[in-house]
Amino acid sequence: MYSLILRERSGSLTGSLWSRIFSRNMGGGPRTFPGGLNKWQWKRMHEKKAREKENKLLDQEKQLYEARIRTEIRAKMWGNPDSGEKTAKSKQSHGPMSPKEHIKTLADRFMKAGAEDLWNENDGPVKESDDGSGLTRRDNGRSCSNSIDSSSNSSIDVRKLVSGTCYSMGNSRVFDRSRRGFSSMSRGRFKRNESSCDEGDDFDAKKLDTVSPFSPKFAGTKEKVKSSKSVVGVIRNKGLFGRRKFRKNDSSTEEDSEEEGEEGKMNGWLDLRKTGSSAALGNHDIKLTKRVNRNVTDEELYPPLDINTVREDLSKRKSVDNVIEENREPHDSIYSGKRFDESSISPLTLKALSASGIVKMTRVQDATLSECLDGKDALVKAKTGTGKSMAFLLPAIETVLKAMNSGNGIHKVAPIFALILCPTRELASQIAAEGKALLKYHDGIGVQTLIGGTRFKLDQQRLESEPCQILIATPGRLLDHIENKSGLTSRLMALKLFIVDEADLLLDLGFRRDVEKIIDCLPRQRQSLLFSATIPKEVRRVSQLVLKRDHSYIDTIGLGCVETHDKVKQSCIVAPHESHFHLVPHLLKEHINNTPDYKIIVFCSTGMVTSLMYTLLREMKLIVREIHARKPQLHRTRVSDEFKESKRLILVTSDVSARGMNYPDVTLVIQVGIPSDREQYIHRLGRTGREGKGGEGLLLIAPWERYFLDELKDLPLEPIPVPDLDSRVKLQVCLNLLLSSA
Ligand SMILES: Nc1ncnc2c1ncn2[C@@H]1O[C@H](COP(=O)(O)OP(=O)(O)OP(=O)(O)O)[C@@H](O)[C@H]1O
Repeated sequence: MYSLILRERSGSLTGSLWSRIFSRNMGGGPRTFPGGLNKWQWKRMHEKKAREKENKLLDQEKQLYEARIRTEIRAKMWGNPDSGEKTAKSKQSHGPMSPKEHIKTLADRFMKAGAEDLWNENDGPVKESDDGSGLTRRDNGRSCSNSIDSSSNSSIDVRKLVSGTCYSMGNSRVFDRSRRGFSSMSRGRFKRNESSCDEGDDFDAKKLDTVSPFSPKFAGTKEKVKSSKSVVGVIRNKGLFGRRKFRKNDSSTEEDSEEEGEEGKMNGWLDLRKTGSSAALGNHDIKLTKRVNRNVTDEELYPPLDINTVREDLSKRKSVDNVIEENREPHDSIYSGKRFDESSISPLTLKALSASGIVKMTRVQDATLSECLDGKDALVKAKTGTGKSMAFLLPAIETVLKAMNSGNGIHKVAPIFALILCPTRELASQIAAEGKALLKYHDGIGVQTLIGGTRFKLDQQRLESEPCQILIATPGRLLDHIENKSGLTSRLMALKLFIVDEADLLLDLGFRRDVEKIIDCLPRQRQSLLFSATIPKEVRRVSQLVLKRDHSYIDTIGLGCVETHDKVKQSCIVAPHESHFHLVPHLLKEHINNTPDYKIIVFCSTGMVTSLMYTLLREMKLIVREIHARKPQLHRTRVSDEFKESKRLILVTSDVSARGMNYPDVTLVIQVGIPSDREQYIHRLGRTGREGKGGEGLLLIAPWERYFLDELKDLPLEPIPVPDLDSRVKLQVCLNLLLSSA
């Protein structure tokens, strides 16, 4: 049924129609722009271009800055300290600014408020060093400082550098050669990523205290440096100009180990380690670090407020992967290790959660709750059965509480504060049930559903007579109510939060038109959240139909990671189409024999095949139920509820049960024939292995459907041979098929 609807709807919508819909909805200005873009798309394209240009210019400036500092230091180190000046002066004639001026300008710019996102997470507070030299010292919480002797914790302040203040070279991190060409100031202050390398790190800080080219001592010690082969060796091989050395290190030859051995003997070069990704950063980006015991001061542990603000900001942007890393739960657990009582959700909701035995957050809940509670738009991707419904229901409840407690509680009509859209009736009912459980202790807050298959008038009466601040609806029925002017539109004008579950399906062509019409009736000032276990690229693009431009993308699966659960064993049988009806009973019986508490879902491609398969299995004395769109809603609801509660039952269904349905403890999912797409395969399979449990999935396809396996090649799908069928079973199946089709 779904595939029919999808096909029917997808065929009718052309690009130009889209642009007309867009331009009509956006209002004002020309209706289309070159390339069939609408006003918003056109604007966004230009904004993006401008941003890219600005970034490019900034990168160029940084590279220039790096090169200029290098020239200056090189000149000061190897020749007359003034030669840097001279070079600068000689260069001055070619450009409008002297290198110093240029550096100063750039430094000023990077130091400006608002440039914090150029800073590295490891950067520490700026403070005057206590050696009385007036040097600026910048503490670094982690790796960058490790290469530097604890006795010389001070590092350069670019403002000092540009104003010609002396500083110790050993502490400078002027030459960050990160991929993006950032110059690192004061131990990575401007270092963009951890794997970037500062050539300056490789100086022995103790030695360089005496050889620092910018130090007043430098002139006196220069000769000493030159006469000391070992020190010069260190400087040449590992210092500012030691790129060759880095390359050697990278290739890990015997020669290298010898050299490293020598280094090991040198004072201050003990325990050197390479870090950094040469793949990403090129051969120059290997960072050598030295483990040094540092006396951590209070100020290092508790840096001043401004840096804390930056850190806070950075930690907010931390990837979900990092969040997961920090968690106490095992890597394959669906839980994050954080408890709900650590979040800011209301005490009554907490009470309801603990009454249901729910204490810990799942990863998706942990990753999204704060973001959603902050009122930000988000697109969230998390594996099936990991608690996405609760991840959006909790913010929905908080939104309602906030709206009800705020001053604008006086409305002419009873307002609906949260609207949740989902693709199927059963899913809407399931989410509503979960919402009601969470609202158990909240008086006067109601959840209601608007789904097809029920009486329109009854819906309307229920909506008017019972509290409904959270509405869960399927798009078709919701539109019916909107278009029939049942008063719903005015109630939706107070909407604060709009949630789309199974967003990829609802934003796909089959549903998109309906969703757009619904969005047209919603206030623009709202928060929107999109959730799904699968978010293909196209959906990410069209998600902007619903989401604000600055929305967050929260992916708890991670790029390149398998989208299915490790604990779910997946296999595939390729067998002639006509043998499928024989094979399914055989496979079911095999599983039933091995699994006393079996609970099986058999997915079929259409309602008719579902019905036929159901009849066949029933005739074969298997305990079986059916759900598909041809069945009346009452039957669907009854069977769905029964299957939720039961064990030792087989559900034969079409794709109406593929998404979101939470049937606990399903032991096997059989997919007969190829699903409509890769995403649908993942969602169907996701009916088993929920809440971190194990399960089994079996895909049964005909030889001509083999091409589909290409779409699943990144999933751990094991081909298994076609089982030998008992001739008696074959005969029985043929007879039953004849009977059921008669
Ligand atoms: N923090 C939690 N602790 C324990 N159980 C939870 C928690 N969160 C959700 N659950 C339970 O996990 C089950 C699966 O949740 P849910 O149906 O929301 O998953 P989902 O991610 O939406 O799946 P799908 O992608 O199939 O829609 C439900 O029974 C739900 O009650």
